[in-house]
Amino acid sequence: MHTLSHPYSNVLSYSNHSRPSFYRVGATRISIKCGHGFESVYGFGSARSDWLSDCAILTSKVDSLKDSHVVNENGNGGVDHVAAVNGHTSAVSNLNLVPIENKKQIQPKPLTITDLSPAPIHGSQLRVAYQGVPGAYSEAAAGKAYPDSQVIPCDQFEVAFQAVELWIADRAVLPVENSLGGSIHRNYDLLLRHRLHIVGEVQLPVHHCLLALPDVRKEYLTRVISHPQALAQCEHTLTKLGLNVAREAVDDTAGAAEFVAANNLRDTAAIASARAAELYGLEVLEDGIQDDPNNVTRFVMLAREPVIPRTDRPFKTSIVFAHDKGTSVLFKVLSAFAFRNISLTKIESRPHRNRPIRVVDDESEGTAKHFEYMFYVDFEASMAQVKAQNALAEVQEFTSFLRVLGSYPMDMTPWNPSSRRGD
Ligand SMILES: O=C(O)C(=O)C[C@]1(C(=O)O)C=C[C@@H](O)C=C1
Repeated sequence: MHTLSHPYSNVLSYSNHSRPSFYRVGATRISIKCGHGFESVYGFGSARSDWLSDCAILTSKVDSLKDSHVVNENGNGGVDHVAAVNGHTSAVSNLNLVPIENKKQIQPKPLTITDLSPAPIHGSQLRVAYQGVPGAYSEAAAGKAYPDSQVIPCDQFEVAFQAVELWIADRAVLPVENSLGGSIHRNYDLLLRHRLHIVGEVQLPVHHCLLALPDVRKEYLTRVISHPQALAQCEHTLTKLGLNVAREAVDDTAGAAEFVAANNLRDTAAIASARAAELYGLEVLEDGIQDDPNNVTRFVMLAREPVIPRTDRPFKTSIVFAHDKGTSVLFKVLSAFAFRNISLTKIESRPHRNRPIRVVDDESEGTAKHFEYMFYVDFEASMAQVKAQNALAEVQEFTSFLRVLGSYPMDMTPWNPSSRRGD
């Protein structure tokens, strides 16, 4: 059992590392494993020195690279545009990434794992990583979260995490759950594996369209492609439209639109935003095909540093915990919140990847094999509130591992679900 005087002191005292303005790696590759495996994830179950030294490892890697290769593309140590890095030459500065009249132009390529070694070049604008290609809902969410930012498309969620860890981006905006499709499990797993902090949330109404090449009719279609979440969100509507055709999953909605256009596929439609239709020269065959008009995806904003929790506006706190006595402990943990009238807004469980099975031997009855879980809980309180601190101190009594993923302002923007987002 670890006793901390302030349940959030680990996070609040996260050091301010000197920020490298430029570094160039040349042929050197930064390992994509930054020493942040699950074992070293800090939390209430880890010593403060452990997580501080882990942070130092990441910083020293970046700093040593900076010291030995400090130069920007111009060789003058000045400020360049991040979109010029890695061959991503398009200036992607806000939601209007690519003007509509430029739809035939080549779109910026998403970052890939192998792009993560060359030099990030730091400009004055906030650089925000998202998964997908221009026209993806995640791009719209990044623009809503950080309106004047420069958005950076990444080909995988993992790459967006690493872009922030490696200072290529300042923030990542990633989906965690959808009101129809449910949780995006991959991002829950990545939140645990990486050390970024949740610094905000943004809820985006998601309005899907069925897109096809000009003059293609529904009768010609043999296939609909999209992100698995988008396919799930439109499942019943597709059936109602008589589209009992093959449904195939791809990495993101806008990528599906791009694929249809690039390959001139007249038998395939994509589910994506109206903005994706404009960007890739497709037509909207059906508008608003999500099964529920109030379809909303919740995204989290991630940063290297936490925000200081406050009490002057609504805050949410996200935690993840595990225990070694089976799921029977769960109700005790949840009662720590119930007794203090703290509302939970989300609970999710994921396999405990380090210890997935707990074997219980009973001489008379045999051997039970229980699955072990990591529990993710969001609750409506700020870590600056004593009731939240006390709740976590109590949770700590019942858990073998506890980590605060972030305490951050709730998205309180007015409810306007019918608006077309991602357009
Ligand atoms: O493919 C996209 O456009 C995304 O931004 C991804 C994503 C998701 O992962 O859930 C985001 C929002 C929508 O719910 C559908 C797909």
